[in-house]
Amino acid sequence: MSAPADPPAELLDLRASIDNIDAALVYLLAERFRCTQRVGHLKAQQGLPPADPDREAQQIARLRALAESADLDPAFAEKFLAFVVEEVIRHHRAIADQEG
Ligand SMILES: C=C(O[C@@H]1C=C(C(=O)O)C=C[C@H]1O)C(=O)O
Repeated sequence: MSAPADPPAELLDLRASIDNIDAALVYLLAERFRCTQRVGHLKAQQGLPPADPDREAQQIARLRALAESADLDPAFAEKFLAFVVEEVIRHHRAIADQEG
């Protein structure tokens, strides 16, 4: 079934909010990666490993609790964090290879 030619006003309104939220997520992620890139350089300088499983365990516990209180599926919150952190660690390994 294709999308209607003239979508209802409520759908358009909701989609406008979704677009704003997606834009905010992109800016928030960009800012997070700006921080994690700096962490990657600090770790390479100090000879610290790219991944920190203890820190990740704390973040998972915190985000799962926040998700529950926000009525968001905690399993989804954990998967999302893992997806982002995996990319961060990939960047940290690349920085360590270049600078270490
Ligand atoms: C950013 C760090 O490096 C890695 C990435 C993390 C993250 O993206 O939050 C957390 C822990 C580390 O595995 C860090 O150690 O703080």
